[in-house]
Amino acid sequence: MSFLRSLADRERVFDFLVPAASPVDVRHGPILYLEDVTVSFDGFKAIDNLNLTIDDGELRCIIGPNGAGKTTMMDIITGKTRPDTGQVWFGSRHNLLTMNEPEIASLGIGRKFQKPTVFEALTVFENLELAMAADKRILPTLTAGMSGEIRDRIDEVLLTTGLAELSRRPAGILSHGQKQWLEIGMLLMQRPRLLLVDEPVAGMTEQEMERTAELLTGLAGKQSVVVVEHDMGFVRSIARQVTVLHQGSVLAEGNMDQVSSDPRVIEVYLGADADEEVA
Ligand SMILES: Nc1ncnc2c1ncn2[C@@H]1O[C@H](COP(=O)(O)OP(=O)(O)OP(=O)(O)O)[C@@H](O)[C@H]1O
Repeated sequence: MSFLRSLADRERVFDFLVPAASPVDVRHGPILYLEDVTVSFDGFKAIDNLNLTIDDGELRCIIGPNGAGKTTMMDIITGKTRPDTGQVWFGSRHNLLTMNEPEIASLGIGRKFQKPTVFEALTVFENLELAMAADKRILPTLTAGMSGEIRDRIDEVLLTTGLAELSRRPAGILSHGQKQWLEIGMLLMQRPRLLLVDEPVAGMTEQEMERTAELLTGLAGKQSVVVVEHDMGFVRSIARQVTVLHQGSVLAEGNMDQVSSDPRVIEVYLGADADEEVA
């Protein structure tokens, strides 16, 4: 597959031609606000009166059984799916329901899909450089030659993701976990305000999971991070606040101890082996 073709086939939205957005205003409340959001597919309510708020800098884990609506919720936030009713705001200034996918991405909402989609033939460094090129604010600088500022940014992200020693190696030789970190790094190049991360540790070794936990908890505070994950051990290791989705709405919310001891959560999600899974 040609390089350009692989670019076009990627799920990520690049924001080459989107005008610069005004900054996100979180002075009056959360960074992300969903109110009474409903979306139906052929009469089936995949999201049903969903209410959710994410604070600026928060790390939130979203859990729930298969079909609970987690992916659909992410699709709504990123503009991929339009809800039938409800409100979705990014800060108090940006009504996401009036914006398309590239516009939403350009506001600083980055999405990491479950499967890593790095450019295997390019080096780790080049992947990060390319991710930076998606930022129209620095595109002219890039084409004119790499500035010290961009180099510094790449170095910073290499350190954050633990990939500095691999920066000149092709991404194709990375382990599954390293590819996931590189892709998170590619999102970080654009300094997102909110990162949506779908099942980051699926297929990872224990060691990679620990490193991923450090990476995501380290990102919180600097940006808001929403993680959808099924691995309860991992969720317990990173979560401050957990939201349990069920049948398209919030079933329970609280810290891990609160939600994992909630009888409704045990019934619909954690099941009979809850003690084993969440201990
Ligand atoms: N485009 C679509 N057309 C029809 N039904 C859909 C569509 N997208 C999602 N659904 C349905 O909506 C419900 C919610 O799906 P969703 O993928 O959001 O759940 P999920 O919580 O992400 O599940 P999983 O943990 O398995 O990924 C499911 O019943 C699914 O079959």
